[in-house]
Amino acid sequence: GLCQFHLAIPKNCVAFGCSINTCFFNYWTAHKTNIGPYGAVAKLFGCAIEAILVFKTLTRKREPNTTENRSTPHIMISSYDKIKETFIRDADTYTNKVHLPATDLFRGGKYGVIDSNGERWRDHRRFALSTFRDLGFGKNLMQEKILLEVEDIFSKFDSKEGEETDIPLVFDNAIANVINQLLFGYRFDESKQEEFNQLKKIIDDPPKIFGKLHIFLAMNIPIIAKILPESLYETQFKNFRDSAFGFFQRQIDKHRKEIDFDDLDSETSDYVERYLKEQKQRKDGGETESFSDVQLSNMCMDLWFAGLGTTTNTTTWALSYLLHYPNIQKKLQKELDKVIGSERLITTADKNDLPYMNAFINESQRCVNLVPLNLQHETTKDTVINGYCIPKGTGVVAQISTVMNDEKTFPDHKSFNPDRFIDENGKLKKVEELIPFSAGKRQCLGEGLARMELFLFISNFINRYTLSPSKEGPPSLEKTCTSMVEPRVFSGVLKRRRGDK
Ligand code: HEM
Repeated sequence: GLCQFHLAIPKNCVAFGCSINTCFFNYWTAHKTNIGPYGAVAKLFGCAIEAILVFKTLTRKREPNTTENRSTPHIMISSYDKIKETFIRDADTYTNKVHLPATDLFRGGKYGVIDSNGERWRDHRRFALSTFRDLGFGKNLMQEKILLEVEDIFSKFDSKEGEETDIPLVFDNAIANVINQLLFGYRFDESKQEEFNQLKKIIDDPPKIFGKLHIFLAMNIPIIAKILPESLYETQFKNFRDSAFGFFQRQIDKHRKEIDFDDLDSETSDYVERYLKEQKQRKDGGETESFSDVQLSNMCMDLWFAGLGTTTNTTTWALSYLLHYPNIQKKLQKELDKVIGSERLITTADKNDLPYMNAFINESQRCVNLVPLNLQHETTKDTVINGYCIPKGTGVVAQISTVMNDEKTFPDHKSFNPDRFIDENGKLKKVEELIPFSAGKRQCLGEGLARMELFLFISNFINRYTLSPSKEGPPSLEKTCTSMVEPRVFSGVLKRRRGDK
């Protein structure tokens, strides 16, 4: 039938016969995003378009093994078994991303890692991962950087103990510091708050741009993009690009001035430095294309945006759950008292001894359901799924949201219940179907960093404070989203649990 997106897609459904953009449209309107007074009309319109496309798709004749118009079916892969069979075991077939022409408007072409394919994607994904590794994954360096931010959070919250405090704002700043250190080698301390505020404004732009009905329609229906005046469509993307890329370019220029290019083996402290050294090495070897400046700006944008919003949203949602379920907070603190028993900083070495904390973070990630519609991939060659011939270039989505809400694996899936990840011996249960970072070759590039941040920020916070709601009560758990579930905005009251006051 017609979808109300992931909730209505049957679990075993792999061949889903309508355009993903109209599904997305319907999903989007259904979740009360900021389209204001257009809401009901837009939803009806979305249903009508969707019905026409489903009808067109079902009555269409198609030659197997041919690549056709992109607006024809996308395939939602909505069960874990099928995701394993396709995205994991036949990974190369599911690696490419669908190209949306609108992304060229702010990228300046097919650049970056999130939207690129082929050699460019492979080269830069590999390079980013190896840089992250060198900068601290697997070593303690990354942890040190995060713990520095944990201590900074403590000093900010300690000074506001007992008062109503904007909790997400403080986490936002801390998580931005982690990604900014990784990319550009510095944090937004007190002297750089103005710069952080400006950046926050830039970051908040895309949901506002994509949240406008006419822009959403233009991105998905080419004829609308053609008839809209430039100022209502293209200029909006270009303005965003100028402000975001302006910031990144300033960082790149500064690095270029400071790096000693005669000593390429000297120790590297951040991603941009390593990239510029690689660029120089390649240039010296006669290769100028793949490590270009425009690619670097796009990489900074991808890593900055993907690295900040995802982790802050998950953290602020986790704390919102804590405000709704004080008994869970008590249980977490009981475990912390038993295992840690003081205000010392919790490190990744403690992770295995805190099963309930891990279960809480797992359940938070499952319920946050950060990307209700996962990113759109397309097949790199003709293939067969469930006996259906699927031509090269067909849109495919690993619908992780449906998997993480499957009633069979997660009974009573709408309840927030960390205990579902605890086995009969009180140990953490590994549940394969928990895949918030997706699966296959495009699986989240920042997973290692995100996992470390979530554990260190959340466990240290709960060990130090008891969080209670402000006078307004706990934040709403109702979801709003454009491409990603939006963060919670709320104040809370903190009380130190032990130690000096
Ligand atoms: C709680 C935190 C996070 C969650 C839940 C998350 C989730 C995801 C998901 C679902 C995808 C799409 C995978 C697909 O195409 O199937 C993705 C891709 C990606 N993520 Fe994350 N992410 C998180 C944090 C981060 C961080 C901290 C970074 C960077 C520092 C990051 C960088 C990326 C990049 C670059 C991609 C695109 C990878 C590619 O196309 O090869 N993410 N993430």
